[in-house]
Amino acid sequence: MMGILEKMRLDGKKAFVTGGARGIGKNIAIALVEAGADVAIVDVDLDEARKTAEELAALGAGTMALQTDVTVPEQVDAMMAEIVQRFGKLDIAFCNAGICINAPASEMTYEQWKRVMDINLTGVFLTAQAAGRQMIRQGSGGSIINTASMSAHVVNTPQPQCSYNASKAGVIQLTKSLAVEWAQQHIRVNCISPGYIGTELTLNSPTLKPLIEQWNAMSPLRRMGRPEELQAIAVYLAGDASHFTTGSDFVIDGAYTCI
Ligand SMILES: NC(=O)c1ccc[n+]([C@@H]2O[C@H](COP(=O)([O-])OP(=O)(O)OC[C@H]3O[C@@H](n4cnc5c(N)ncnc54)[C@H](O)[C@@H]3O)[C@@H](O)[C@H]2O)c1
Ligand SMILES: O=C(O)C(=O)C[C@H](O)[C@H](O)CO
Repeated sequence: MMGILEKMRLDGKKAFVTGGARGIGKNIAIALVEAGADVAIVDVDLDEARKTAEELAALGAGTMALQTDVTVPEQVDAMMAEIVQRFGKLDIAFCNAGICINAPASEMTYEQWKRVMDINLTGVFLTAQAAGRQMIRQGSGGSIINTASMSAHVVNTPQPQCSYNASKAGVIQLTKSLAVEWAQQHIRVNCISPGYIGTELTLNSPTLKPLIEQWNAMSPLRRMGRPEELQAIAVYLAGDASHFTTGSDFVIDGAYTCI
């Protein structure tokens, strides 16, 4: 009988990770590879995506770097076609690319609002849709994991980010909707809601960096998370050990949203 760790292995499975060039996406791509999967790195930043793909190849994975803007349907279709041509199939989709624009609601431009919605919500829809269509064609099920945020649950302060918070709340309800629509095709759809995680998005932003001390004081663990602290949940959700898990949102925030 297979033990639990064996059941969590991803040998032979094929995956893509959007926003996979760096940060959370890169760390989850590494985890999927360590568990046995081949992983396509999908990102607008081709140079970084190539570097990450090279790191995955050094770990022994089948991989590729694809330049795709997740907001452009034609590019998402081309991405899916390239993955199927080179990997032969798709089992796991991690729809993760996202941005945050900090602007007060009263001053936010239409373009700022739309950009965040386009990448964070429409981009997740388009990439999850492409994955779901491919998994339906294959008839063998699959696992789709979307990146939401603790910002889907609470309003972060002091930085103003209404479009980000709204987009991430949308990701959770989109996830549940797809989970219900695709349940009979054995396509599981879940999302993760990380708390503050140390990546380019937070650590290298001149406006956000000065806020880190304040964020830490508001967090029971008194620190931000590290991207590798999201790896285990992603491997669990990607593989067959999580058969009965679909339509769920996993808040991984060091208890930030508990208080
Ligand atoms: N860092 C945090 O504190 C935190 C917390 C909760 C949720 N998140 C979410 O996690 C995800 C990853 O965040 P991160 O911290 O790793 O950010 P990051 O900025 O380090 O990485 C994001 C990646 O997405 C890519 N990207 C941006 N726009 C894209 C587009 N249109 N098409 C394809 N790729 C695109 C970027 O090039 C980059 O490689 C985002 O959805 C973010 O909202 C982050
Ligand atoms: O909570 C999130 O989802 C984050 O990404 C944290 C953001 O970086 C932060 O709130 C941006 O202002």
